[in-house]
Amino acid sequence: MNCNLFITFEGPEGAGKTTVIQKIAERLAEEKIDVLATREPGGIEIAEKIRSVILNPEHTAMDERTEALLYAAARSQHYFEKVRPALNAGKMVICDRFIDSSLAYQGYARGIGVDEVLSINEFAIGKKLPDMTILFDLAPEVGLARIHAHGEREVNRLDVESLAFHNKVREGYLQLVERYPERIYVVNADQNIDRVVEDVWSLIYEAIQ
Ligand SMILES: Nc1ncnc2c1ncn2[C@@H]1O[C@H](COP(=O)(O)OP(=O)(O)OP(=O)(O)O)[C@@H](O)[C@H]1O
Ligand SMILES: Cc1cn([C@H]2C[C@H](O)[C@@H](COP(=O)(O)O)O2)c(=O)[nH]c1=O
Repeated sequence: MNCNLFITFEGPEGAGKTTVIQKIAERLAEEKIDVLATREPGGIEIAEKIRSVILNPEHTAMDERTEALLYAAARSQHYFEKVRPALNAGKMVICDRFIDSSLAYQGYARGIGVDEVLSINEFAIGKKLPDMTILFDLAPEVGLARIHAHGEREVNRLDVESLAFHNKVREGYLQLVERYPERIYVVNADQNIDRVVEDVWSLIYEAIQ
């Protein structure tokens, strides 16, 4: 078994990543696999502070380059302080969002350019990419409706972008699947949550064999 993997979860708002990560982390622990579950932007104090600056709905004046750089700064701190030490200690790391979020949201949907955003991220974390990425694919209106219906978390500055923006994010993710077919696996997130968990578990189980 190879359990020393860095696995990231990607997708639009309300796709179910957080919910599924919790269930997968429990299942991995039952299998006696040493796992660290974390998230971006955030996961450690400095990055959580950057998160609150980026996502504050009052920060409507934030320039898109500032946004891209803040995500990259939070990623750098989180990666070197938390993710890399856990990987070096032999753990599996599962992370709610990582570099592909920046490529899809800032590179593609904001229009900065995927290669430009990739290059600032290479400065931030080097050329490290996840071993495996699971993309939760879903029409953005379905995910946004879930967030508004459940009201479990505050609506942030990115949630309130236009539907056209969120559709571009989805398009950006699907282009990344073509760019990195050996790394990114797509799961249909518009299914019953237990079905989504099973689909994700099958992918991870196969990867660790
Ligand atoms: N497959 C599903 N079917 C119905 N509701 C779901 C499903 N998956 C998640 N939900 C609900 O949708 C809401 C958002 O889920 P969750 O927080 O897991 O999504 P997320 O992808 O982490 O979102 P975000 O990236 O915006 O934080 C929650 O209320 C959750 O219970
Ligand atoms: C890492 C990262 C995130 N984003 C966006 C995606 C979401 O709209 C928010 C994070 O909120 P969540 O509840 O944790 O999903 O930030 C981004 O635009 N670029 C990134 O690199």
